[in-house]
Amino acid sequence: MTADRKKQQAAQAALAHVREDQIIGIGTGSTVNHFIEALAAQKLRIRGAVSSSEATTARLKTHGIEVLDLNSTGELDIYVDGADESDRQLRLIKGGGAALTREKIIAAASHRFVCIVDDSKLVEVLGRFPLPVEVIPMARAHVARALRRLGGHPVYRESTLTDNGNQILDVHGLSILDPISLEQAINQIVGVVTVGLFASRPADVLIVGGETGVVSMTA
Ligand SMILES: O=C(CO)[C@H](O)[C@H](O)COP(=O)(O)O
Repeated sequence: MTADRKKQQAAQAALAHVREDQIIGIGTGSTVNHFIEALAAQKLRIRGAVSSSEATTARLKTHGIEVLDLNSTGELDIYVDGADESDRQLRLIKGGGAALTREKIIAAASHRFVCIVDDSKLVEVLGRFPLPVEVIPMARAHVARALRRLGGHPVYRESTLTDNGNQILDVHGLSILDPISLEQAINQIVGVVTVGLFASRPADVLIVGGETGVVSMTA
């Protein structure tokens, strides 16, 4: 079975967590795109969606799903998003699609975070996937030096500008044994906008698409 088919199965299973009349936070990426297709096909009468990126906003609008401003919705019932890696405590690396800042904001503002992945994303220790860090452009070299002192090898993701007008450093070579401490340490570096470690706010449910169907995990 292809990874894309596994993502599609996980996305379809996430629909079981959605109720009519909810406002749904929606992430970014190929797995979430399957979720948007499934949501539109189901014709559930949701109250609208809060989007984590311009790409997701465009896709939601093509399906006639109303996109709402997080400043006017209050806390969200549910946030559905993919991830680049998850460990078994549902701590995540996100930001492969450069949408990590808005994704982290929506996750923080949501009661329940349902994460949808294919089985290649499940790891014992986070860090095989290079950790994305969104930075203010003028601080990029300063932040890179600080990340090297933390033991990583930051690589500038050239030709990528985030929806917020910032740049991304992808930090290679980390074996993240204490994700909460590393998240806090990177948050302390001046010039960092967001680190793509979701450890202090992990997912609540992880739906993993695999060869034999989907498995749901909770922390
Ligand atoms: O964090 C993300 C975007 O910033 C995505 O959730 C992550 O990159 C997974 O993408 P995909 O569903 O395409 O595998």
